[in-house]
Amino acid sequence: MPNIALLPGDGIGPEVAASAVEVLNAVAGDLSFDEHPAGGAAIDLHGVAITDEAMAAVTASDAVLLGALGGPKWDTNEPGAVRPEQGLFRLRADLGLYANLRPVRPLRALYDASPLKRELIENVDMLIVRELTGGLYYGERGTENGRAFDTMVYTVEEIERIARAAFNAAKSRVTSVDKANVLDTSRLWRKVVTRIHDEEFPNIELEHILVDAAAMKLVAAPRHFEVIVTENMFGDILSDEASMLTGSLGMLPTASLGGNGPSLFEPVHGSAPDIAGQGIANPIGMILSGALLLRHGLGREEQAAAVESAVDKALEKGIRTGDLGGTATTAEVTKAVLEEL
Ligand SMILES: NC(=O)C1=CN([C@@H]2O[C@H](COP(=O)(O)OP(=O)(O)OC[C@H]3O[C@@H](n4cnc5c(N)ncnc54)[C@H](O)[C@@H]3O)[C@@H](O)[C@H]2O)C=CC1
Ligand SMILES: CC(C)CC(=O)C(=O)O
Ligand SMILES: [Mg+2]
Repeated sequence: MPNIALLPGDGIGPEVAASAVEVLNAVAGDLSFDEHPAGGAAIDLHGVAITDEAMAAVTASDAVLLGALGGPKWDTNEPGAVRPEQGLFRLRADLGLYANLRPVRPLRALYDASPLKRELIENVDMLIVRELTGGLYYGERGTENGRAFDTMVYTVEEIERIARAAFNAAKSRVTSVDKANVLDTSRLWRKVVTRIHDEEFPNIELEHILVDAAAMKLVAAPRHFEVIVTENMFGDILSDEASMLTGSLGMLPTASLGGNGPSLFEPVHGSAPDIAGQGIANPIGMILSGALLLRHGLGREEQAAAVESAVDKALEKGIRTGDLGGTATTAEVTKAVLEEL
């Protein structure tokens, strides 16, 4: 019986995590869930964003399902303070999850829910491969004498492995996004990605694009992109932007892979404090993260496809939460998905 470490987290995290668990139980039937506080919930209980005990349990699990961490209660601008997001950074780093896959596939039923024109988003099928354990979010930082700094560091090895992950995921084209006209890390990135391409994946087309132009092209010509590979912060920002091709940030799932132990599955969105506690969050990004857990975490392609197809069918029948222009609750959307399984 596969054991899933469940970290519901904060805000809408527990609301959407409950939906995903219901759907996973319905489609799989043989999973056990072992729940741990993380983020603000763990700070309230234990004073840290994730405890060593929870980390040990997570490490021993078969896969990790996470809702979202953070919220205004724990927000502070004091340098060095305990913050919920530290839980995420520890999970990703300690589990060695350097490859974050963020598929962006607008569903036909939601073409008109996107603020972009239908003709732009039809048949978009994009994968953002975000480097997840290096770069600006993991570099040395500090505040001293009226100045603050963050540093972006990448090693050749870190770039090689994320480049391989992207080329392996591509059928015909990889777009590498950087800021090589300014940053040394980006110039190294471009050099290493090009070498890995030339030596190991010459049959895949490789293009390089600067991150500011990439942000523009994502909304001007999204069908251009197949696989995008980029560093941690650029991928974080571009994927929230890309989510609007699907109608809402609440739609996108992710898989964080690359470690020797369990992989981690979570939606792209955060804890959405503005709508938390009202039962109106869109659970689909979280439910689809459950599908990715079945596929990449447990090797259960059939069950993963069944969840994805149930989501499609439920949306085809017209159910929508508020972020997609509807009035359905989280529970109603979950029920609609369960009915299609
Ligand atoms: N992986 C994680 O745990 C992440 C945590 N965060 C944390 O979440 C907190 C809130 O951050 P924000 O910048 O507000 O980003 P957010 O992603 O939580 O919300 C941005 C906007 O999208 C909406 N939204 C997000 N998910 C939704 C869903 N499933 N259904 C309907 N609407 C949804 C929210 O209502 C809000 O208007 C912060 O503490 C931040 O650090 C942010 C991003 C990722
Ligand atoms: C704490 C943040 C880096 C979380 C986030 O926005 C993300 O991983 O997408
Ligand atoms: Mg983000």
